[in-house]
Amino acid sequence: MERPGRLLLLSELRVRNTAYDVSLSRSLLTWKRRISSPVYHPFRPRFCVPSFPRRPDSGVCHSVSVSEIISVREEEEENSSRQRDDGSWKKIKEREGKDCRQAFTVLYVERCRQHRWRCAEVTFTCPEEALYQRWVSSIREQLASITSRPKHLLVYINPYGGKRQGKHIYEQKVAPLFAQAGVSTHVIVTEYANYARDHLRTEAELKKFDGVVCVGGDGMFSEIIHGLIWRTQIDGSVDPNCPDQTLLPSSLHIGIIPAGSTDCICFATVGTNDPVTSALHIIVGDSQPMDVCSVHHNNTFLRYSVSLLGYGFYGDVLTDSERKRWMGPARYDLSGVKMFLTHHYYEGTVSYLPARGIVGTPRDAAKCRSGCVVCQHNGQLLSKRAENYTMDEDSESDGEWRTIRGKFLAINAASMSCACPRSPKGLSPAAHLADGTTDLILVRKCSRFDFLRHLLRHTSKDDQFDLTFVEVHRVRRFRFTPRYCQSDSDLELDLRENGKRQIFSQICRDHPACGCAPAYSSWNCDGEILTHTAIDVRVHCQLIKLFARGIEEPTVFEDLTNPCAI
Ligand SMILES: Nc1ncnc2c1ncn2[C@@H]1O[C@H](COP(=O)(O)OP(=O)(O)OP(=O)(O)O)[C@@H](O)[C@H]1O
Ligand SMILES: CCCCCCCCCCCCC/C=C/[C@@H](O)[C@H](CO)NC(C)=O
Ligand SMILES: [Ca+2]
Repeated sequence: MERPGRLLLLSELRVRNTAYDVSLSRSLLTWKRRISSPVYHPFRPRFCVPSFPRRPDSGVCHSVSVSEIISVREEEEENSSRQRDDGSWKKIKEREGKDCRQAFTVLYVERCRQHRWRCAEVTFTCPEEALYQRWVSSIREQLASITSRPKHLLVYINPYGGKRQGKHIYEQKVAPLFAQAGVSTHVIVTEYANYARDHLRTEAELKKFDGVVCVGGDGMFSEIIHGLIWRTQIDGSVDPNCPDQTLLPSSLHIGIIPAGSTDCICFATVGTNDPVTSALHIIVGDSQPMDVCSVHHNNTFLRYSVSLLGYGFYGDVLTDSERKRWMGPARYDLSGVKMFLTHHYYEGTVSYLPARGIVGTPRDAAKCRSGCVVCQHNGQLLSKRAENYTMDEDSESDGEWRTIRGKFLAINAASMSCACPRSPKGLSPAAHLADGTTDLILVRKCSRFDFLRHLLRHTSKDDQFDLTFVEVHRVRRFRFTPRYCQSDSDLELDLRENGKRQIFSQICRDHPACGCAPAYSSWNCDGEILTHTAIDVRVHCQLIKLFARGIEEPTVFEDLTNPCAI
């Protein structure tokens, strides 16, 4: 809990007819129930007392960080209105032609179970109007001084994501909160896939907005980052097709209102998939930087990825599930079981550039949490390296590239934990949101039983990497070439290493009807299927910023004082 600093106001106000000592500093609003004193002066105002408030040793004490106040609402005095003939209400309690109001309501963030936030409110009644005016304007002044809060937002709604509830969720749960917080919005309901991406690329008047909000799932978020990142590069004369180019970060923050099937980006950055919680993070102007991977094929840009790039199992699950989109989120479960039973493996070569000099490993017990020091440290390190950059340090000549050839059930690159309700710890539990690396997970050919053990460990406390057929590397860049695309020299190498050249998988690629295992899978890139299998992936550290703060560790203080959290 923050120390309050110098008090701006300290008064005796009433909350539900009980006297409270209420104080406001630049950082905290505090209200503490008064304990009965020998001489009681109701509503005695005191101003600017330069002291730290007494410890909450007796009476109930509530504190709210000013940064988590949503707004202040002026209340009408009870019985102060009378109905006009036309049915509308007119205030009758007037003093010298001015409205006489004495109660105001503060709307603020309250933490509930499992990282959920709610908009709570408390109404204070003042003994006199001058004091009321002073309180309302002081709180508003403090809120106005927070420059990180968005005032104008561009909102895209996918009406067909998840359970097709995007529009309803936005109208019922989010729009009223934005209105209460005084955030203006320009809302666009998308008409077809890639509508939002293309609008952002070419048409949107981005200068008018402080941020972009997407209402939908991971696929919709992907559209938004594609539009924004592309637009930023074109405006800044950076060629997005060149994999070695350092990309320019967008100045706009992105907010996610979860209304999709997996919503793993929202879950991994907020800790829950709850539209109200996300709306509140947007309103208070939270900021969470995030890494973005660029995916290229032969020096041609394919896509960006922020969560999972998965070849083999997750690529096949996605390909199969796209045919079952009508089933909604359940399609992933059905395709997951089907692809598990199919048990296809794929041959190819993975080369990667290990992340060196950075803090953290994929097997760490510590997780990426709000204010993560690993992300801060590595972010600073990588930006310093970028400043001193004279040649392409990620290039082949670096000599640090490592190569692995083999048969894989899955090749996954997790740039963040990829936690979601299906797997609350995620594909790579210790991966970081903004450390400039991705965790490359290689699951080699093994028995169905062993693969099931690996998969089930995504849902339990056991370590999914602690298996002989699984390896994980924290990398800055990697490449994959499926076996059928390998050059003659690579195939020669395979022949020498394996003794016998197996060409059947190559043949079966051209004869899918033969019933043999297919030679190649597809890449699942944040829920979209890539058109190429041979790819070159590079992590761009902290390229985008979200209206989020990472998953918060629950504090003992919150658990004890917040009745909603117990
Ligand atoms: N108006 C639209 N009509 C059809 N498709 C759309 C429309 N707007 C967006 N899309 C596309 O719908 C796809 C799925 O959207 P979204 O990510 O919101 O939901 P989801 O796939 O159910 O959830 P998740 O990605 O979290 O699994 C995206 O690829 C997006 O490009
Ligand atoms: C046979 C039992 C299987 C249990 C396995 C549980 C493992 C679940 C792990 C889910 C990870 C999801 C990672 C998220 C990827 C998203 O980018 C993408 C788009 O929303 N979602 C999917 C499902 O591809
Ligand atoms: Ca990362």
